[in-house]
Amino acid sequence: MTTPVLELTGLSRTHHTGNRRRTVLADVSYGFDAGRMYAIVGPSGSGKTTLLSLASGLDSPTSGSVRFRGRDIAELGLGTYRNRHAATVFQSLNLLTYMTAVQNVTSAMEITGVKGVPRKRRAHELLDLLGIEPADRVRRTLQLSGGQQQRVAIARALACEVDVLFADEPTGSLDHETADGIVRIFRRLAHDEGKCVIVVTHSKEVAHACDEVLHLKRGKLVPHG
Ligand SMILES: Nc1ncnc2c1ncn2[C@@H]1O[C@H](COP(=O)(O)OP(=O)(O)OP(=O)(O)O)[C@@H](O)[C@H]1O
Repeated sequence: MTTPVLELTGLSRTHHTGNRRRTVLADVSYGFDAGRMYAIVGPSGSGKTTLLSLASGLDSPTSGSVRFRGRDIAELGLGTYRNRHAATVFQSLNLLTYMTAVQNVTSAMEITGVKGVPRKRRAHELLDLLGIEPADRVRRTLQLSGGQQQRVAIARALACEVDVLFADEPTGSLDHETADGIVRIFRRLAHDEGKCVIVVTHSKEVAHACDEVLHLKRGKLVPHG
């Protein structure tokens, strides 16, 4: 049996607002493998983004742990985990729109301290992998379409040679065909490049394309179907 690349162990998260407490996740345990694509589904407010924030090292659990290759990410350092091992494609993309696609990718590599690879060449390789034409790679991302921007955001997330890729509603604002293209890219990253891809989605089509669908319901993560 292989060790999961990412493991949630007894993960709980209680949010406090004033004197109100709300337990969003209650004792969630699950192992995610490399080379597979997962969907996390569930009704609005069920805690999908909370789970993604914990698993991607943006937030800390009330109890329990997130383990990357067997090591607690709190011990590894959340910054190190986020810079070297896990990346998130946010719904709002957060691209630097005054920079070109190539510059968005190389600046992420600079910030996270990726060494030993010529940054520009790596940026072109990744943008090529994601189907961004050479001419579009050197245009400011503000001038690119929504689907192209989404793909640049994925390239940027991959630039740091992460093992785990998270995406929050990656197809939310895209037309059917573009969304389909993004899903194919995620599948290829999981199946051909050995990444663990975890997608939070409301889309039945996206969930259907995943290897495993996990339902978040009443604070628990349950395999679906
Ligand atoms: N920082 C916070 N402080 C207090 N409550 C929070 C915080 N973040 C989320 N919540 C609450 O936790 C619950 C789960 O929120 P979360 O955003 O994780 O749900 P979701 O499943 O991603 O929802 P959606 O599908 O609408 O994006 C909600 O009731 C929300 O109001």
